[in-house]
Amino acid sequence: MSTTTAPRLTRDPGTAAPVRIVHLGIGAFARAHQAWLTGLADTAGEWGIAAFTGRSTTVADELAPQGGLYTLITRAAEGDRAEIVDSIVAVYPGSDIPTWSALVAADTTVLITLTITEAGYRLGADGALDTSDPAVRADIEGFGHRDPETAPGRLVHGLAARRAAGAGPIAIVSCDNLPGNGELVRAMLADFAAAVDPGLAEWIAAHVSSVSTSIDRITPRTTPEDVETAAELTGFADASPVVTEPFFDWVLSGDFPAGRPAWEHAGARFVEDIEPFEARKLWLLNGAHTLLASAGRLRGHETVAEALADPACRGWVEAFWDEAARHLTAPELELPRYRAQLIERFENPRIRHNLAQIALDNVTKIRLRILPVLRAEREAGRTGEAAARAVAAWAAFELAAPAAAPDAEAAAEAAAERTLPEILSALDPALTEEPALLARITGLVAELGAR
Ligand SMILES: NC(=O)c1ccc[n+]([C@@H]2O[C@H](COP(=O)([O-])OP(=O)(O)OC[C@H]3O[C@@H](n4cnc5c(N)ncnc54)[C@H](O)[C@@H]3O)[C@@H](O)[C@H]2O)c1
Ligand SMILES: O=P(O)(O)OC[C@@H](O)[C@@H](O)[C@H](O)[C@H](O)CO
Repeated sequence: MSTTTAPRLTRDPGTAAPVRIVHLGIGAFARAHQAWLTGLADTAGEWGIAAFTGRSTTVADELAPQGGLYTLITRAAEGDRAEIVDSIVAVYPGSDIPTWSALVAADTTVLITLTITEAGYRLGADGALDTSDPAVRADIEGFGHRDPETAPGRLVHGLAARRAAGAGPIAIVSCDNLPGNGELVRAMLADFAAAVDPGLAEWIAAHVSSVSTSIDRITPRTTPEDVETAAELTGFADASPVVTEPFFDWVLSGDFPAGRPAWEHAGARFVEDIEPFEARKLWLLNGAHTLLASAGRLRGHETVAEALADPACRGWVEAFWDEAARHLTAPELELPRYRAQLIERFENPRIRHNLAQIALDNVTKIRLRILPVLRAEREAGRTGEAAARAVAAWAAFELAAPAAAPDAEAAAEAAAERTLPEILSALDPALTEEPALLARITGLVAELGAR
C-alpha cells in the first residue's frame, strides 16, 4: 500500500498562523468547509484554528502528529483534485479541558466555531436545553468541580474562564444543520449558565454573539481507499484525509464583535435574514437526504446516488421538493437553479454518501426538515402526500426495528410491542390527531412495505 512508503505529512516549524479561532467538534465537515474556507480567505496567515474533537479522540490522534495539516480531496464526477490545508494549527481531544479553557479565555481568540452534530446541542423537543438529560444534569451539578463532558458544559466552562480572564467579546458560529442554529446556541448557553451562575449568564448575554449560518458541502466519512488515494495524489502519507464534493455554500448572519477572517473573499455570503436560506437548504437538501435515508433503504439502496437512480425514489424526492417549494418564495433563493444543482450533486457517482450514516438521529431530522413542510401543506388545505411519505418510510423502519434499541434482539422485542400510532405520536402527537392524515400515513406504510 502506497501510504506506508510515502513521506509523512508534517508542518515546517514557524509556519503556523496564530490561534484566533477555536473549533469544537472537529470531524470531516469542518475540514471540508470552514477550515478550508478560512485557509483560502487568510492570505496573510493571521487566522490559525485550534481544533478540539467532540467525543472520540480519533481526529486529534491522527492530526496532531501532522501538526494539523490534512489533505482535502475534491471529488468531482470527472476526477479527484487534492490540496494540503494548513489553517488548523493545533488539535486536541475534547477532554483536554485545561487547554480548551485557556484558549477560549485568551484575548487573542475571537471566534468559536462548532460542528458538534445536531445531538450535541442537547436540546429537548421544545428547542431549549434538555436539563433532564443525565449528562447535562451531571455537568450542571458538577460545574466548577469536575470537567464538563457535554458541549454546552464545555462551552460555558470556557466562557467562564474568559470572563474570569477579563478577555473581551467573542462570536460563536454554529455550523450544524439546525434551523436558527445561532439562536439555539444563544438559548442553550443562557439556559446552562442560568443554572450554574446567573452573573455568568449576564456576562454571556453581553459579550457573546451567536452567529447563524447555513452550511452546505456534502462530505461523506473517509474510507481506507480515500487514505490511499490521498497518498497517491500528493505523495504524502496522511492519516486523516477528507473527501468532499466540488460544491460549497456558506451563508452567515450576525455580529463579529472582535473581527473575523474575510470569508467573503472565499465565497461566503453575509445576509440580514438567514431564515429563507436555512429553510431552502434544510428542507430541500437535508429533507431529501432524510427521505432517502428511509425510503431508499427500504428499496434496498445503500447510497444517495444509488437511490436517486431509482425512478421511484427520484419521483418521491421531486414531489417532496414541489411541496417544499410552495413555501420557499423569496426570489433570491433561485429554486430552479438550486434544484438542478442538487440533482447533479446527488447523482455524483464518485461520492459514496451512505444512507445509513445519514439516518442517524432521524427523529430530530424529520421533526425539523419534513414536518414543517407537512404542516405548511396541510394548513394550505393540501394533503402533504410527499412529506407524509417521508414520515411513513421512517415509521416503516421503526416498526421493523426501533433505532433506539441497543441490539437486534431488543429491537425485535420493542418493535413487536409498538403500534404505528404510538410510533407516530412519539414523533409528533399531531400526526395521530387527524384521522385522515393517520389513515394516509398508514396506507403509505403499507405501500412502502416493512423491511
Ligand atoms: N458531513 C456533511 O456533509 C455536513 C454538511 C453540512 C453540515 N454538517 C454538519 O456537521 C456535523 C458534523 O459532520 P461531520 O461530517 O464532521 O461528522 P464527523 O462524524 O466527521 O464529526 C463529528 C464531530 O462531532 C463530534 N460529536 C459527535 N457527537 C457529539 C455530541 N453528542 N456532542 C459533542 N460532539 C459530538 C464528534 O466527536 C466529531 O468531533 C453534522 O452533524 C452536521 O450538523 C455536515
Ligand atoms: O446528519 P445530517 O442529516 O445533518 O447530515 C447528513 C447529510 O444530509 C448532510 O451531511 C449533508 O451532506 C450536508 O448537510 C450537505 O451540506
